[in-house]
Amino acid sequence: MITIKVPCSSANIGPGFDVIGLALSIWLELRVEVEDKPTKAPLNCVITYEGEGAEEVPLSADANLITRTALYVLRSYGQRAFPAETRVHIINPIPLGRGLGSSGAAVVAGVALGNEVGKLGLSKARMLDYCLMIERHPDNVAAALYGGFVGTYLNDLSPEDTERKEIPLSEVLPAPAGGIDTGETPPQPPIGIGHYMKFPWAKEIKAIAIIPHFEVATAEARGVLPASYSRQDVVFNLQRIALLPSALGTSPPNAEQIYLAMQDKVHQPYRKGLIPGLPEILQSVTPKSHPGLCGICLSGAGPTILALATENFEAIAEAILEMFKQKNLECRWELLEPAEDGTTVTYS
Ligand SMILES: Nc1ncnc2c1ncn2[C@@H]1O[C@H](COP(=O)(O)OP(=O)(O)OP(=O)(O)O)[C@@H](O)[C@H]1O
Ligand SMILES: N[C@@H](CCO)C(=O)O
Repeated sequence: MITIKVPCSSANIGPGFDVIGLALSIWLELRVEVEDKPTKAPLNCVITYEGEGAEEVPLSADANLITRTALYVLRSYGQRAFPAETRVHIINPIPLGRGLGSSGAAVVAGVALGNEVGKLGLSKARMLDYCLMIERHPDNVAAALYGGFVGTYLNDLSPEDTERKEIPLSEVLPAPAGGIDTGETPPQPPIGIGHYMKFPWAKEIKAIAIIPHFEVATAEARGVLPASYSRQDVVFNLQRIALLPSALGTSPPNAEQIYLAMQDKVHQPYRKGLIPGLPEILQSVTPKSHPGLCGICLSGAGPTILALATENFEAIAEAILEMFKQKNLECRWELLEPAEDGTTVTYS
């Protein structure tokens, strides 16, 4: 059996919109068995699923995000379907559409799945290229792949490579065709679309994730952002992001400095209409009002709130739960730690 484990992630961490990612300790797991036998399963793949999203996630190989992604990788190498017969059991504790990188984890898991069953021998750097053909911002996928606290960027590519990178998503992940192979061969990604750098993380800091019981689709949360920004707001974020990696990597942590370094004017203010209570929570939960708190932000595209803290985790979580409750929103919370290893693949 092949076991693929991919951590969830929190993107942005305040000012690092589409740049910063933090892998956290909830893991999507695939248990994969490939048995050399004839099968009637469409595209040779049988999917079973447990966990978050079990009622809504499709189980056909050309509709499920994980196996669609694996098919893209396989087809780009001329392998039209999974080896017969591939059985994929998905165990997913990452809540969908909450800002904890469920889609990033699914894409990374799919690339790793294609790499393993197709025996392609892709490096993690090459796997990142494949991920970026699907999830086109690098923060979640780089964190999920490499683990830990990362800064990410996209490279300037040649015009030909840019064109290849920007082909419509519908060519990379074609619409489900009832398990029938439509015969299209998608292009392999250009080499070196994106890159990452790992930052140190102060061991005292843990992440409290306050997870509302409603979803915000990332596409919708990106749709509310403006096309351009004032110089003042850009400089505001640049000043803070320059401090963030060193503030979160310094032990013992300086809570006031972290709180300041996690302020943002590029995405959080525009997303308040999608997340009732967001401005109040971000403004009123501070290191002074809630000892132990270091900083607070929207996790990814939301609606999860990420509070970084060194102690008093329960009291901080309960205070935020109460603020959401005043807006008639139910939530749960989890205490998470950085997942340093990123994606792992084991054979047993
Ligand atoms: N394990 C999974 N299996 C299949 N599809 C999944 C899985 N996880 C996520 N998805 C797909 O991704 C969608 C959620 O992606 P979306 O980008 O909206 O939110 P997110 O990744 O959870 O949040 P964020 O990007 O803000 O961190 C789901 O509705 C589903 O279609
Ligand atoms: N940087 C992304 C992360 C969510 O996938 C955003 O905030 O839209």
